[in-house]
Amino acid sequence: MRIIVVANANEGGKTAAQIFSQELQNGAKVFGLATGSTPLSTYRELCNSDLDFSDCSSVNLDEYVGISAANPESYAYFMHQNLFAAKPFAHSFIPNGMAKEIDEEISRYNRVIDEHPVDLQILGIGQNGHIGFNEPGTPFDSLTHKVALTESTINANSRFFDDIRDVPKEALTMGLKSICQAKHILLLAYGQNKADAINKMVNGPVSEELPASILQNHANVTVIVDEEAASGLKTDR
Ligand SMILES: N[C@@H]1[C@@H](O)[C@H](O)[C@@H](COP(=O)(O)O)O[C@@H]1O
Repeated sequence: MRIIVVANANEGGKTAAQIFSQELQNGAKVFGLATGSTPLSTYRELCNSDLDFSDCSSVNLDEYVGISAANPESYAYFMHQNLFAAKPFAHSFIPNGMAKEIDEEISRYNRVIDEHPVDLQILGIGQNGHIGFNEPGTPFDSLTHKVALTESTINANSRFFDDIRDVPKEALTMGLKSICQAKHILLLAYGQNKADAINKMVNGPVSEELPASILQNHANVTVIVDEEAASGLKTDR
């Protein structure tokens, strides 16, 4: 893993946007995108850049079950607000959390991923080491699936909702195997509350108990962390 330590999330966003730019220049056509607060500084940089994604596709990691794209808390809405309105892609894919036939939606999304191999995948990380919505215990060979969110993830996500009872309890997510098919993975983490997960991801055993540890087995991973998120890492710096 290539680890880049930056001063803060703004600097992280600039560094990540440079990586997007390099990948575009190298011919990348498919970008795997994530939600949460972490990628926001990156999306802001992309929106303010002259980068052009109009002949590219985007494939998002995950979506809540039971809320529509028109709901401001949906990930579809988040992506529109924070990136797509300013930087449209030729095609943008995101799981449909309102699908009546969830199994069919899962098959459809797996086909989308197969047909649009991701060149650069951006990831955040949960405090328990989850990526996408792959909670601890998710099999490393998982494809797209429906998940029951853990208590800690529901609590963490509740800050975006008026009432914790409104936080969805289920989501559709790309699996760990799907995520690792990306050619280049760019994981971002800022803040002290990510330090433990980052240390375990980098130095801990590769274990389904810490989903992000699967990235130790991937040949091309870049990690951008601020000083706080890096504070648990044992390095010679
Ligand atoms: N599904 C998302 C993840 O993709 C994200 O990485 C995580 C961390 O969110 P934040 O970046 O707000 O800390 O939250 C959610 O669980």
